[in-house]
Amino acid sequence: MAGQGLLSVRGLTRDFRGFRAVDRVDLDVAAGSVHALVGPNGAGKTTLFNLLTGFLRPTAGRILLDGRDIAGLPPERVARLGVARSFQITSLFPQLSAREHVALALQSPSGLGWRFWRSATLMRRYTPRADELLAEVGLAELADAPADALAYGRKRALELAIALALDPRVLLLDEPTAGMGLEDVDRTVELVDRVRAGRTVVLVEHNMSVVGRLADTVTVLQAGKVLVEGPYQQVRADERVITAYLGATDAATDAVPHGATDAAR
Ligand SMILES: Nc1ncnc2c1ncn2[C@@H]1O[C@H](COP(=O)(O)OP(=O)(O)OP(=O)(O)O)[C@@H](O)[C@H]1O
Repeated sequence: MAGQGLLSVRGLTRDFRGFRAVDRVDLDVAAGSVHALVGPNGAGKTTLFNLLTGFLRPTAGRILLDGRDIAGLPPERVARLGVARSFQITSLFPQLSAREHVALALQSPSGLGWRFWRSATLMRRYTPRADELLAEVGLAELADAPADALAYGRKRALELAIALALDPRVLLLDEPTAGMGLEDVDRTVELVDRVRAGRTVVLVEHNMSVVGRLADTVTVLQAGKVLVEGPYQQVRADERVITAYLGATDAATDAVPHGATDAAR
């Protein structure tokens, strides 16, 4: 049945020259939840994300945001309707300060296009909210720092503040801990845990301990299809999930759910 989640996907399919990367996916993202998409390499997670955000057009299927079909709309429209994406997509400008980045995002209707006017008026108007958002992601002290001067984890926090500037109804996080050391991973988990309050989050994440700490619901994709969906503890103990990960051709160790290797021994 359609319309069960704030974001509901029905029969979503995407072919690339005859190859089916996403295969009749159904998904319900409940309002206020953190919903993780996981799966072995090539499972279709990125393609699904690109479909949800309008970066790719579906071959078939529907994407309902609060009952309204947004499938096939361009990314700017999708963002304006309230589906915003952070990480691995935002380009930061080396010389602009953290505050200027967020102020620019606040004045941009979609958050995707940057208009290059850094007027005093613009800054005056948006600085209070920009500073609130920077404080929310732990960057209050670094508001004046140019993006270039921020360490990797801080850059990602800034990207998150930029996405939050859109006041999204659904926030999509694309591998928020990718490429991070343990300390930054911990900090990022705390950060996402903090900003999730009152928000709805869809997360693609390879690190299953991060998924376990953040997600209310986990959907496991395999070969473009939904393999299993449920709470983390249930999903990670599921035989089908363990087999899918261990059978993956590229069995990167960090892609194997915690518990899967133990259970398989
Ligand atoms: N533009 C494209 N043209 C052709 N095939 C594509 C294209 N984009 C993705 N694919 C294929 O679709 C399948 C799913 O890819 P996708 O990147 O969505 O998987 P993923 O789960 O995000 O993988 P990873 O965890 O490695 O990022 C893969 O087999 C991939 O080769």
